[in-house]
Amino acid sequence: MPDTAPTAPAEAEIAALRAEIDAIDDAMHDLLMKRAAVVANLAGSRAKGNGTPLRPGREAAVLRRLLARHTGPLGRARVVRIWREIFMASTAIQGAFSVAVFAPTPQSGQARLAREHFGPITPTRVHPTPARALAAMSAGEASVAVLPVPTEEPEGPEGAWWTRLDVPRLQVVARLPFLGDDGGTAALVVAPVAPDPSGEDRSLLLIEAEDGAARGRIAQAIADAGLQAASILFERAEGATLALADIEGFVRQDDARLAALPWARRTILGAYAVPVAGDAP
Ligand SMILES: C=C(O[C@@H]1C=C(C(=O)O)C=C[C@H]1O)C(=O)O
Repeated sequence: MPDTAPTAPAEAEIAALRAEIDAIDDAMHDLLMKRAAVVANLAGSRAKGNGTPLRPGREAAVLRRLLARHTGPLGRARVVRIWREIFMASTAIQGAFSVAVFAPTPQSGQARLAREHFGPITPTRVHPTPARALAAMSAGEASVAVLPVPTEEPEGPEGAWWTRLDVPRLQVVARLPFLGDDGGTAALVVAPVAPDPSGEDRSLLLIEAEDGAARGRIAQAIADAGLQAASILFERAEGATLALADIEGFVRQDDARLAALPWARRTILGAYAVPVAGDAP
């Protein structure tokens, strides 16, 4: 085909579509300003009380609702990205918000996950140990801490941060990423606030059993109590065996099922919205 200049009809077609896009942008901008005004009313009412305005359960419920009704060529991951920015803009309207993330380097997966979830404008500081990230939050320098998902072989002596979490003052409130699996990198968000239910959640239960307690016995006791553990990890502590169970559902510390466990030290460390599947590859 000869390399000719675009014909007038093609230009007219582009101009018409761009006019349509401009009108949609104005309508979307109007709605964003209206949404921000509603959030400002929410903040002004003080109904949410003091502390961080972040409600990860509510955010997850909003995203699940939108993804369930989503159709068309716009990717699901894009929808989540757009709403993550909206959520963080709303959070900023309600008060100062910043993030302390434990990551070996600012380029590491943990730091990227935190930036993707809380947005590039949210002040985010990288700390060299989980304890330092938690201390920054406790000192009021950060609103939340982003820490590695517990494993049986944590990196470094401070890796098992979950064995020393100061609950109920601090609790796990979210798991990252919310959409997709990000090549296996995952993190938990800890905040000085209780988690809020999203409608589909998992809770973290820490059991302090006697030294040498059999793993099978702990798993059986959890099942006998009527709790469904998706996974349990174990850690040897001085004079005790620690078990961290990922329990189906939103379980509170006063849940009657916990009373059926034969160990006095059984602590809910928090809960998080179950992540949703990403876009098909
Ligand atoms: C507006 C709220 O505060 C925050 C912002 C949200 C939003 O923009 O929809 C949702 C939950 C909170 O993280 C709220 O609690 O509803």
